[in-house]
Amino acid sequence: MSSTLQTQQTGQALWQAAVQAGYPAAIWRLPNHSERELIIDASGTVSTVAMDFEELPMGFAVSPFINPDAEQTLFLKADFYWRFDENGTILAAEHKHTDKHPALDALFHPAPATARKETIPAIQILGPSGEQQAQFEKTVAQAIRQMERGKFRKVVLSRTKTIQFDEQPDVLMLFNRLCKAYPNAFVSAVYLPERNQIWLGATPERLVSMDTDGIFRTVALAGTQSAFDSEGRPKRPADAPWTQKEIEEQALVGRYIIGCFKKIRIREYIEEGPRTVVAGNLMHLRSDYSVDMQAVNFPQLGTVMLRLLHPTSAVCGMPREAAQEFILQSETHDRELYSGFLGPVNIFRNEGPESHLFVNLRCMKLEGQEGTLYAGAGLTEDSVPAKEWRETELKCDTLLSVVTKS
Ligand SMILES: C=C(O[C@H]1C=CC=C(C(=O)O)[C@@H]1O)C(=O)O
Repeated sequence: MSSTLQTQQTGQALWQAAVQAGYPAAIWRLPNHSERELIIDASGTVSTVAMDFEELPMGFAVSPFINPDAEQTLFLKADFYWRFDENGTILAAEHKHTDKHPALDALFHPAPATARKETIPAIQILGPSGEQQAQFEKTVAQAIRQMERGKFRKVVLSRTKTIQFDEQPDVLMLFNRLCKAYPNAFVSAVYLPERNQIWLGATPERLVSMDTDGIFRTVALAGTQSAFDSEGRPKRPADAPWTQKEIEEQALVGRYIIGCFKKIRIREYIEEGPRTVVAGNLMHLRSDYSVDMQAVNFPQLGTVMLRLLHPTSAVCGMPREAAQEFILQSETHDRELYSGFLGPVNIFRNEGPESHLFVNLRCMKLEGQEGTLYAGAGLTEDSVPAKEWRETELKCDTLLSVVTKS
């Protein structure tokens, strides 16, 4: 990364310029941070890479759900990088290209930014229909029968909800609203020109993180209940009642992570939890795992663990192969990037590079004016089909309530 570029552009104008000129771009805000970060890939195309933190340059990774060994990961290079504070003031800016790069014209002399729309366009909900709900519940019942027969112990079944905006929504405004509504989520918007898609999300689930101190982190997240009581008052996390089904569901995710550590003979991990955490309108059970990579002398731990972990049993199931087979046979939609992973890779903050990958949950795919929301529910033998449907409705609401409220 060469010189430091100071510019008067705002995040809004830069994002708009990148999208108008067809350059891949990603903007994100880490959990419990106020700064926003934005990168633009000046090659104009998103490359497909094998995830290897030791080899990859600074950029932003996006993975589909189906991605064996993380070898088919989409990668946006950080040819241009900015960090902003909450008010849009630039804190840091770097670029790899000389002033002669054609992207510069589009980015720094963009067509005047379209006036900011302060209101969110109205939406219509196009689906799912009652028939799709019945189908989902029927599939839950099938999964329960297969689990009773011992085919697998847990599977995560997902569904979609389609909405139509009356006009093109302002993605940066939706992104900012998500940042405000969900301070402890990883909030991101990713523009993929070849797919003509923007993915917007506010996920509560960290998959793999490595900070400048060389600490590796991951979590086991599962079990869902509303964060509000029947009168709409926020519940106290410490008082949240969990059923045996939910405790078991989360324990399976934790056991899976510990199984991965065992496979690579890592015994020196710290496990904390499970504890109840609030994720917007919902609560989950979460255990945190960390490893000091220097102390165990394992610099490739992030790469190795990512390949073992994805897809975790928080989005796929256990055993993984049987659960994945059931998902691919039973779900009527393609998950695409939902329940894959995404996040910044080797971004220089403070002293050294940091990488933070999250599971792509509570997200929406935007294609023109059409939005597709995705949500899944972890099923065990004790699942009740109607309750699982209700849970996916609540998960869709995390995004829906923010992108529709004016
Ligand atoms: C699969 C999703 O959530 C996962 C993460 C937390 C709790 C979950 C659950 O209770 O089923 C899921 O495993 C989703 O949001 O689409």
